[in-house]
Amino acid sequence: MIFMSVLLFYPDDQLLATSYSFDYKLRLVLSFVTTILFSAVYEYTRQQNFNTIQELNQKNNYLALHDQLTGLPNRRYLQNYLAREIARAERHHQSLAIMLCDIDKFKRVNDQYGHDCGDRVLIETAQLILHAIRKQDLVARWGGEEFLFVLPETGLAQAEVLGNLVRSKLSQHHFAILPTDEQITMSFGIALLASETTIDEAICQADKALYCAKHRGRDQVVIYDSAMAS
Ligand SMILES: Nc1nc2c(ncn2[C@@H]2O[C@H](COP(=O)(O)OP(=O)(O)OP(=O)(O)O)[C@@H](O)[C@H]2O)c(=O)[nH]1
Repeated sequence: MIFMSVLLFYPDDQLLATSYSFDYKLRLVLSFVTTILFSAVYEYTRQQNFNTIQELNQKNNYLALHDQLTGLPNRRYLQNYLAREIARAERHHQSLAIMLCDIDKFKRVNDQYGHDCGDRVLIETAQLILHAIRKQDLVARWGGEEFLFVLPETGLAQAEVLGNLVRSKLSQHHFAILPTDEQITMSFGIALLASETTIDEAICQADKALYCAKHRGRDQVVIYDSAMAS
């Protein structure tokens, strides 16, 4: 642009054989400047829109894969994650434990203190669990007051230790929104994803172990046993 202007306004006959008036050349340069300015503004707003669309896409993807209340991954997220983790565990011949846990008598919390209070308990419980697990572990909100742990490179005994750790942390935790004497507990069911077991079967086994933990009086960790199959 600067080069063009110099060319146009350089004394006539020295560089170009121009015979245009000064006014004409000025208007020409101004129209160039306007075109460039409009192009810059257009390009800037186009880039801004593109960035906004990308941000919205990321937000949408996040919302589709995470639970809105607790911020934990949801079932849909788990499907992709599990497929990857199972393939990795098989490749490296490593064990993968599945742990399902459920807040005990949660309906009573809702009924006695209200749904908002129940929500707060769910959020704090999710945070407490997140602080207890390792970086490579994943915990997802599986249902209402149910959480599912995926524990790579973990055997049954190690998963049981983690279950008991979360269990004791929760039973010692004071929820600010609840009266001081109110104690929240959880029950846990664990199963191992063996080579002959599908992921659905392993989750079903963990669910049976969880059911057994509830049946045995709650606030405990139970490992799946083939006797629970029927
Ligand atoms: N506040 C709140 N409550 C929820 C949410 N999702 C599920 N619930 C409640 O969780 C309660 C689960 O109750 P139940 O399935 O009877 O189980 P429970 O009372 O925990 O009893 P056990 O599991 O047998 O120990 C129900 O009252 C649901 O309404 C949620 O997002 N927020």
